[in-house]
Amino acid sequence: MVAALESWVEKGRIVALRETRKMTLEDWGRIFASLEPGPTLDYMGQLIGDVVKGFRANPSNVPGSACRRAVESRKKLLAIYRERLEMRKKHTEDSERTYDLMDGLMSVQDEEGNKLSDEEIVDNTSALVIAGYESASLSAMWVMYCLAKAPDVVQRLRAENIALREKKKGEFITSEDVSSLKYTNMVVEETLRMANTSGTVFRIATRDVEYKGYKFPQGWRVIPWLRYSHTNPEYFEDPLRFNPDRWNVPAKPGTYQAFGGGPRICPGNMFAKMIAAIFIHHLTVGYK
Ligand code: HEM
Repeated sequence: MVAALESWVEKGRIVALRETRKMTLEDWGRIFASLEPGPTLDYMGQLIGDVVKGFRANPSNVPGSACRRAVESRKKLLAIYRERLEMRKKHTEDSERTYDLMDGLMSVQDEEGNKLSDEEIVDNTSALVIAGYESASLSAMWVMYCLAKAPDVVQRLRAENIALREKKKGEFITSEDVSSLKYTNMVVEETLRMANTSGTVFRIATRDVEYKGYKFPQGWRVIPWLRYSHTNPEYFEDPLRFNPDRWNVPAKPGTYQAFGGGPRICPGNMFAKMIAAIFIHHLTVGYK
């Protein structure tokens, strides 16, 4: 992240989403599978892009269609992860361990000592990278967009984050430090509310439901439109205004669903918010 920010200064002018995607891919490649920047990771970035485009495509198997390309690209991604898993299995010494997500999935076991199968390890590593990569890249881009338009917010962020940096006297910041950044975390929530990186979630009506005079029979597929809730003046005063201070009071229950809700709520939500806060930290400490 820090190296990415430095490289942006050297470039002088950047296309923000292109750069935040590159930054996220490089950080996540390391955290999830100890993949270093280079041609393999770049290729994986292209494959992940294809898979993401397939999420909401028509379920068509016609050659050239987004859905078919997504399925093919996912197979290629899994093959790369499988190859890396095989390499790891040969490295059994502790000194050769990498302590990333894949390593964690290889070690995890239930009460009876059952471990995950190779397919489960590969599938989970791939699924988590795909699920988080695009949304985290978009969030970082929206942070830059919102802050570029709100110099007063940047000033307050700088004050909070520079104070933390001075307190740390050159040490790394910890997850507790990130939680202590009250205003920074409010900026994260406000950015996610306005950005709506995931505009919808997918549900099935488990019973007949009536809403505002419309009937949804049991079994119907329903797409709640999260963006509607996030920009509804009944729930958020002056909703199109970027106003981190609104988070001094928590949102009304059920109105803020950037990460979905219920049992299928995004399992990466804490991680995603922490990454966004760390990004804001480095951005505002180092740059005006
Ligand atoms: C700002 C970043 C992110 C946003 C806005 C976001 C948003 C969402 C949303 C709206 C859902 C659907 C939840 C539902 O149906 O109720 C979801 C699901 C999911 N997300 Fe995220 N997400 C983000 C980051 C991440 C990260 C970093 C990871 C993993 C490291 C991740 C992993 C997942 C997974 C695995 C699911 C599927 C959960 C399930 O179906 O049970 N997400 N996310």
